[in-house]
This record gives sequence, C-alpha cells and structure tokens, in this order.
Amino acid sequence: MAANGTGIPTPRSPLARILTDKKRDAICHDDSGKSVKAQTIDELHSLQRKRSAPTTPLEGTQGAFATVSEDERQRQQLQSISASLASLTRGTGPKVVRGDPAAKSTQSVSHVTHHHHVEAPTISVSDSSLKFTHVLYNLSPAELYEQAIMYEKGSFITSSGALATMSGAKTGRSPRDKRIVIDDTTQDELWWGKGSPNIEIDEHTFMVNRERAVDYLNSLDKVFVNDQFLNWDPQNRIKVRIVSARAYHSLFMHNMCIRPTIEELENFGTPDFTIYNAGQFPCNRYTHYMTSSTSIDLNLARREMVILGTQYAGEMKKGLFSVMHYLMPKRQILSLHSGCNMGKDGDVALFFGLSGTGKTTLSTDHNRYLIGDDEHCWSDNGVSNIEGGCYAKCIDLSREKEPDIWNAIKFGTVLENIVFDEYTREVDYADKSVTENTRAAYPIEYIPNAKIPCVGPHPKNVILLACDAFGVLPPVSKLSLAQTMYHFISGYTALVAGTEDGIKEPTATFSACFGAAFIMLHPTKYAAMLAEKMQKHGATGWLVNTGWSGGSYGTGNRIKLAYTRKIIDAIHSGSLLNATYEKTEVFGLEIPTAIEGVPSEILHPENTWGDKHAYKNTLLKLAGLFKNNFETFTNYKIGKDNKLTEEILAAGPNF
Ligand SMILES: Nc1ncnc2c1ncn2[C@@H]1O[C@H](COP(=O)(O)OP(=O)(O)O)[C@@H](O)[C@H]1O
Ligand SMILES: C=C(OP(=O)(O)O)C(=O)O
Ligand SMILES: [Ca+2]
Ligand SMILES: [Mn+2]
Repeated sequence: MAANGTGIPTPRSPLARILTDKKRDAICHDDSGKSVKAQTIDELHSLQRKRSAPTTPLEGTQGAFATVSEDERQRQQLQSISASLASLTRGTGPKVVRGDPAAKSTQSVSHVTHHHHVEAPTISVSDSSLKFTHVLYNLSPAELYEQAIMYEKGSFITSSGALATMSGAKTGRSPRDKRIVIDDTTQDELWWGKGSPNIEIDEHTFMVNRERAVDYLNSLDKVFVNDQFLNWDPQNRIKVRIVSARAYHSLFMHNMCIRPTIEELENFGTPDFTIYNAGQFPCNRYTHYMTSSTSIDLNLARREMVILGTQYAGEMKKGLFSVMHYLMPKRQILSLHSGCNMGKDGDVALFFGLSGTGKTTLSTDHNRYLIGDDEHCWSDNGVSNIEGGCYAKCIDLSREKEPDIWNAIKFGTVLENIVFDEYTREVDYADKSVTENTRAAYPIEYIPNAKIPCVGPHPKNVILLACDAFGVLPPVSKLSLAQTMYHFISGYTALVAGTEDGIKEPTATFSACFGAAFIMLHPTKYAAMLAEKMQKHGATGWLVNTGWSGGSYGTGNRIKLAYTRKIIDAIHSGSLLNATYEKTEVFGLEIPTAIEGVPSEILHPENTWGDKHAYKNTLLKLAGLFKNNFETFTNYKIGKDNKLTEEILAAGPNF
C-alpha cells in the first residue's frame, strides 16, 4: 500500500458507493423473476455442472476402439493404478477409488466417482491395508486449479489467469542427487565415472526409496495420476504414468507431456514408464548412498523413477528426458537437448544449449513454426518433439521482447515461484525474491504458431548456443562439421544463475552434448550419431554466443536479444551462408563481417573490448579451459574410423 505523505495509507481501490433507487417502490418484495427448476440447493448446484466429455471417459461412453464394457474398462484401469501403487513387500496394491475424498456433494454428479465411491475412513498410516487411496485421474486444468487452490499453500490465480505455485525449498534441479540403478546391463551400457551425470545406486537402495515413496503416497487421502505420452513420432511414442501428491505436479505434467485423447486414454493399458513423485517427503539419510534429503532415482530395468525430497517440477520432465536418452539411441534415434522450429518453406533449425542459453526464447519465434523448445528426437524420418509443452524461464520477461511467451501465460499455465501483487495479482517478472529460476509451463498449443503434430523434416541448421560470460566468443560463427562436433562434445556455456540448485553466479561450465546432466551413454555415441545425420542431410553448424559482449560478466553486457534474433534470422534465411567471413585467432572461428540489423563492430568481440590486452588474456584463458575439458574425450573414437576423431581434435582452439 502506497503512503501518501500523511502517514495514512491510501486505499488501494475505492469501492463504488451503493446507491438506492429512490424512484422504485420502497417496499421490499420477493424476486418475482422466473425461479429455477430445482427443489433443493443441492439440486440447484447440480445444474451448474453439465455432464461432458472429460479427460476421463464417462461411463457408458463407447470409445471408437472399446472392446470391453465401460465398467470392466474402469475396473481394469483402477486395478492398473492399484498395481502401480502396490507396496512390493506387502504384495498387494492399496484399495483405490476414484475421486476427491472431500467433495461429497460433488460426487453424486461427478463423472469420476459415480459408480465407485466408497466412504474413505480417516485412519492412521498403520492401518494402511484398510484405507482407500483416492485417485484423481487425468483431471482437467480447471479441476487441478481447484485442488491446488483448496489444498496447496502458495497457489493463487494471477491476473492473466495462470496458476501461481511454489516448488518449496528446491527451485532448481539437483543434479548431484540424481541416481541411476547399476545392474548387469546398465553397468556395461551406461556412461559411468568422471564427467558422467550417472551416480550409481544399487537395486536394493532403489527399492528402499521406492517403498518409501509408495508408502508416503498411499498414506495420503488422495493422489494424482496422469497417464500421458512422450514423443510425437507415433512409431516411437512412450506411455508414461505420473503418480504425484500435488495438483501442481499433475498440472505441470498435463502441460508438459503429450495429452491423450479420450480414445487413446481408454486404450492406454499398462504404462511403459512410471514416476513416483513423493517430493514433499525426504529420503532417509541412513539409507546407503544417500548424501542429502533429496534423491531422484532412475531404474531402467523396472522402468521407474522415484522422487524424494524435491518438489521442483522440472525434475520430472528432465528425468523422463534421461530415459529417452537411453531408449532412443537403442532404436538408432538421436535424442537432443535442443529447441526446434521450422520456417514457412519447411527449413528446420535445432537450437542446442545449456539451461539459460536461449533454446526456449529463440525457438519461440513469431515468424516460424514451433516444433518444441527443449527435447527432441532425430530419426530417419526427421525430427519430433518429445514433449507436449514448453517450460520457459520468466525472469525479466517482457511483453515487447517475448510476446508469444508472455501471451502463453494464461489460464492453464503453471507459474512457478514468481512474485505477484497481493491485490491485482499482476506478476512482477523482475522480482527474484523466491528464485532467479522462475518458470512458466504451458501446453505447446498456447504458442499461436506451434506445429501440431510437433514433427518436421531433417534439420538444415544446427545452432549451438553458448552464453559466454567471458565475452570473447563471437556473436555468431559458421562451423565446419569437425568444429560442430568439437563444440557439441564440449558443451560450453557460462551457466546462468538459478536452474541448477546452488549456482548463484555465472561460471564457465562444460556439459557434454549440451546436456551432460541427461545423457545416459558416452557423449561420443551421441556425437557420432549427430555427425552422421548432419553429414547425410547436409546441415550447417553455427555457434551463437547469447552471452556477453564488450567485456566479461561485470564489465560488458549481455548481447541484446534483438541482435541475436537478427543473427538467427540470417541463419534461417540462408543469407548468412553467403556472407564474407574472416577467421579468428585461437579458436579458428569463421565470423561474418556484416549482418543486416546488427552493428558490424560487435561481430568481432575484440572490437568491443576497451582493454585489448585483457581481451587476449581472457581469450587464452577460455581456450585453456576448453583444452583441459576436452582431455577426457581424446581417447574415444567417433564414427567408423579414426578420421573424424582426429579432425575433431584439430578443430579445437590452437595456441
Ligand atoms: N541475446 C539473448 N539471446 C537469448 N536469450 C537472451 C538474450 N539476452 C537475454 N536473454 C534471456 O536469457 C534467457 C534464456 O533462457 P531460455 O530461453 O529459457 O533458455 P533455455 O531454454 O536454453 O534454458 C531468457 O530469459 C532470455 O530472455
Ligand atoms: C527445465 C530445465 O531446462 P532448461 O533450463 O534447459 O529450459 C532445467 O534445466 O531444469
Ligand atoms: Ca533444457
Ligand atoms: Mn528452455
């Protein structure tokens, strides 16, 4: 509330005065208007909700492919959910029932509980075999809003209609707490050891944590279950089930995974992969391998993921991405941590980059079709998005610079950890009080020019994004295939604060394949596939610095988004391919001398530095960091012979 100099607070909005109409009869009388067709208040309220086609099929609805009766199908579905929730030591699953335990009056009309409602006894955990777990199955966004607002502290509707939520103590991923079960198969198949994101746990520890999560979930009055898909390529679609305790998590995954149609849901059957998100409950530090109260555990053999001790929703989508990084290469499909869009003429571009480098921002382009902002597959048929939604950073979001993302923040969108005005519920995107890593998760069709289905032909341009806090990489360079591989394997950026828990200032980071946190196999496996595909389909590689210019972080400034967009436009249109190039020293990068709409002097970073000596020193320092980092990869072979490996090694900095 603003002070007005008198010490008396100004009312935030004066209410209109109530005026009585003097001309009308002064006598009070009953409303003589037509009365509703209801005898009781319950009946009246039952009129409010029309039976409709919900995300969960109505009883009696016969789907196009239905082969069993609706009752039988619903029974099978509940049995499948009960099996998902079963304790593996007690053998049987809990008694599950559909619907909200609290919504008694709703239940008589609710499509989800009509047949199966059983009074839920309020009991203690020790009576778990007697209690019912209420299942809220594939609820609609509106239903999830109601659940969040009624039961989850920190849930509010913002002025644009989005659901503001809080992820709790963790506001970013916890890569040091992500663990993978090592068994006879994964021991040989996966990448372990130095540089690998895969921290091992044994099968037994996984089961301990799984049981902990399942017991926690079953101790609750209700759980949310989402049955959805990953991957828009119909031949390589994966069925996922997400069991979670929060409406926030359910709505997040509703937005981020592919939403099934009613027919697809009727025939969903058994999921290929299941997430148990018990993020509100910690893991037990006395459990072997646990080093904190957080653990994100992946078991590829069981096709399960368990989350304990973190409610950050991004953990679910990125956990599934890791699974895709395992499953897809087995089918000769390359999984990519990249954004992807397509021009009017069908030219596809990939945007690789670590968190905060611009995948979401630059793939969301009003003049192009959006295929996806973060996770893709490249198969023999072209590209496909893995997800059904986007997860945009919204720190300092502005309507002018990022109109499509701004407009996507409306009803249905989950807004994580943002700060809003108590009264107007307008979001202050500049406010970092909760975290720097504020996020919006929305279905991809909230972007007006989304390409549905989210698939496209083979990429023409492969853009590697690096946010260089040192300010020595050029705003854009054209890469040879060997250079593309060198920079792809290096995966350099100066990590921007926030997304990974604990990082508060930009630091130079190398993350193989621009996503070491998610890759399962050795980086050279993915690099070899990328090289082969780029060669086969004639794609051009580019390195774009979305980071600093005019000096390092602290002295210079981040390159204007408007300039980066002009650079990207020139790549898409093909005009940059025909520009005049000069070669830089040390990194040997080909840089254009002019780009329409971009001041030419910024194209060579040396021009923007006041202190040329400092520039040279910083350039050499960064080159040294690249060299050190690449040592891990020098012994690995990429491709069929050693030729490409040697070329890749030679494509790094020379000094
Ligand atoms: N020149 C630039 N290019 C790209 N992004 C920029 C630039 N300058 C500032 N930004 C900001 O950096 C952030 C990039 O984040 P985002 O696109 O979400 O990255 P990613 O999807 O790769 O994690 C956005 O908040 C964007 O507004
Ligand atoms: C969700 C994430 O992705 P990105 O920052 O790449 O958009 C993340 O890294 O947690
Ligand atoms: Ca990402
Ligand atoms: Mn992103």
